[in-house]
Amino acid sequence: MGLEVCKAVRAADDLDLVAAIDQGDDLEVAAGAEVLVDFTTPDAVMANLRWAIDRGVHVVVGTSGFSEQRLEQVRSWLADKPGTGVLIAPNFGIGAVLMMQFAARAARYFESAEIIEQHHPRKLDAPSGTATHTARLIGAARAEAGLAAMPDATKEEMSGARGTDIDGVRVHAVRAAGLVAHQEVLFGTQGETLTIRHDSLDRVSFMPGVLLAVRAVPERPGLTVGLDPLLD
Ligand SMILES: NC(=O)C1=CN([C@@H]2O[C@H](COP(=O)(O)OP(=O)(O)OC[C@H]3O[C@@H](n4cnc5c(N)ncnc54)[C@H](OP(=O)(O)O)[C@@H]3O)[C@@H](O)[C@H]2O)C=CC1
Ligand SMILES: O=C(O)C1=N[C@H](C(=O)O)C[C@H](O)C1
Repeated sequence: MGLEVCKAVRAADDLDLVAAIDQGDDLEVAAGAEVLVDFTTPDAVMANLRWAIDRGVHVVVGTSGFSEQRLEQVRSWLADKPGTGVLIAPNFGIGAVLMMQFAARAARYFESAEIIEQHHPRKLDAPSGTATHTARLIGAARAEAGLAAMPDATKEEMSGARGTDIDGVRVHAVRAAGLVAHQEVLFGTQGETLTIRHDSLDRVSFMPGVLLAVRAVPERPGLTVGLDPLLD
């Protein structure tokens, strides 16, 4: 993703690439930058955010693994830097953002909802940040609508067979060579199902969203979660 972002920034007439930083490089080479883009690992991202916020450098983050606790930590760092903006998005694909919005909208009308995410086998985390975020959106919409727990008579299961439970929604993670990033949200109720599917077939799919965020973040002090407010 880092290489793809560098390519996209170089190709944009209104943006300059100040530095490309790999593991072990000194972050100070980015000190003159207006915006830092982080696609690293859940272990590395918080230190990078701290470094940038301390210097008033705006940040766009695609790295996955953001719990509510981590978001709160970022908010507290930003409280001391009121002019600085951070945008963290579980997925920069415009189609993926719409898939999550459509899933959140559909959730209240169906008894059952399950998520199947599919990714390339080099991915370090499971389930994906996108699937986790989608499950939380569906869980919140179901709670707001007062829906009961989903029907499921399973009594005996082999470990992992029913995926993992995130806010009451089962999430299944597939890893296979040839895949890029894909997700299906399967809804079911009496006599009908609805499947909402998104496919990133190439990593260029994330670049319009990343560039949109890079251009917008200096004008958005504080923490923005997700690309949604930039698409309204
Ligand atoms: N929000 C979105 O739309 C998307 C999010 N992602 C997420 O982005 C992250 C990166 O994905 P991807 O590019 O596929 O992963 P990769 O493993 O291919 O790349 C991560 C890179 O970060 C480097 N790195 C690790 N620690 C640091 C550090 N402290 N400073 C600088 N660089 C560091 C790694 O170096 P080394 O190889 O030496 O370990 C590696 O080159 C993942 O969390 C993924 O889930 C991915 C795609 C889209
Ligand atoms: O690692 C990836 O590839 C991706 N990671 C993000 C996630 O965890 O949701 C976004 C997209 O699915 C690609």
